[in-house]
Amino acid sequence: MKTLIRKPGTARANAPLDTREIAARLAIIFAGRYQVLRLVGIGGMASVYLVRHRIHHGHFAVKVLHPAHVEQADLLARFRREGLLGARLAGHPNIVPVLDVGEADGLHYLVMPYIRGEDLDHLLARVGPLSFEDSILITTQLNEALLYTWSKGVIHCDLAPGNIRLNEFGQFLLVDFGLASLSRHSRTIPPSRTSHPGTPLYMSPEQILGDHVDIRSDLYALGAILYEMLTGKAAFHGNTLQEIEQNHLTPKLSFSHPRLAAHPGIKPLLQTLLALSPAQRFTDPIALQHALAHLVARPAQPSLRPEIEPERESTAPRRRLSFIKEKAQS
Ligand SMILES: Nc1ncnc2c1ncn2[C@@H]1O[C@H](COP(=O)(O)OP(=O)(O)OP(=O)(O)O)[C@@H](O)[C@H]1O
Repeated sequence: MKTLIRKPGTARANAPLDTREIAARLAIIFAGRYQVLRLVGIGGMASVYLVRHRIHHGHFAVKVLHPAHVEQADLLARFRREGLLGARLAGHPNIVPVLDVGEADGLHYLVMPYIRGEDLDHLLARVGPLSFEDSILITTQLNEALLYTWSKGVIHCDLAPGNIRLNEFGQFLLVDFGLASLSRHSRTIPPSRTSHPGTPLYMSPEQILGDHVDIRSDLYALGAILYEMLTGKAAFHGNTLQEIEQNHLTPKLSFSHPRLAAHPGIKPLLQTLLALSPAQRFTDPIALQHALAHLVARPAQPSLRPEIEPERESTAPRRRLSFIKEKAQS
């Protein structure tokens, strides 16, 4: 498949992306280990392929940096950081870890568990606003992921519905640590007019301004996602990047949307999550965990299921059926 690389950079970065060619090169690189099954999706930085392990038949997602980005030092560094920090974060049920990183035949790749399911942005586009219970349950799961990343000294810095994946068991998982940073290093992200690092709709005021960011910046993004899950509308919208940024920097969010009246505790919760000043937000995920626990008695099981396409690559059930038929006829 040929498509255009969507995100920033040079004329070379706008060259057509030949995912068939990348899949063919991967098939050679991984020849003895994985079978390349199909393209899963294309992002601004990378394309993702479904592969199957040749021995145990487990499925994995291989993410390949767009070849045109390899020569852009900042994008290559971002991809490498995604691999290193993603590997650090293995072991939490709400985080998609990175299992392996590598470079071969000029392709930079990382290997992750394949999460059969749907991204939160697709889910919201498909089903519209979510119930109060589901929204709080998802927020709780994501906050638990943040608690884990925070305990490892990692700040995500790009929490957005497109980086949250719903698996077939109703769990929401955080992916894409390409903009993440280690909290012990003072981090500022320089503002840029053309290629904004992060997803502007969910970006904290301090991140927009290029100030120091810490875990409270991720909690702000989580607040913007909670607002959107409840109302079906982005909290800070706008027609241009400048308008969106201005909305984050001006404290005029009214919280008057009728769906926010579902519970009296929701407005103060959102006000604290989305406070303009980090000093007025929850100090950390533990504080948010307490607030969420007070808000509702947690439902045991989420009610949401992703829209999943049938497993085209699996032929096992058909073989078993024909065997049964043969036995019956003999
Ligand atoms: N582990 C995974 N399992 C299944 N699908 C995945 C996995 N990781 C990524 N994907 C899918 O692959 C597609 C491209 O991935 P992603 O959006 O992370 O690329 P990206 O270039 O890093 O993103 P961005 O545009 O935010 O820079 C998305 O549709 C995503 O849902």
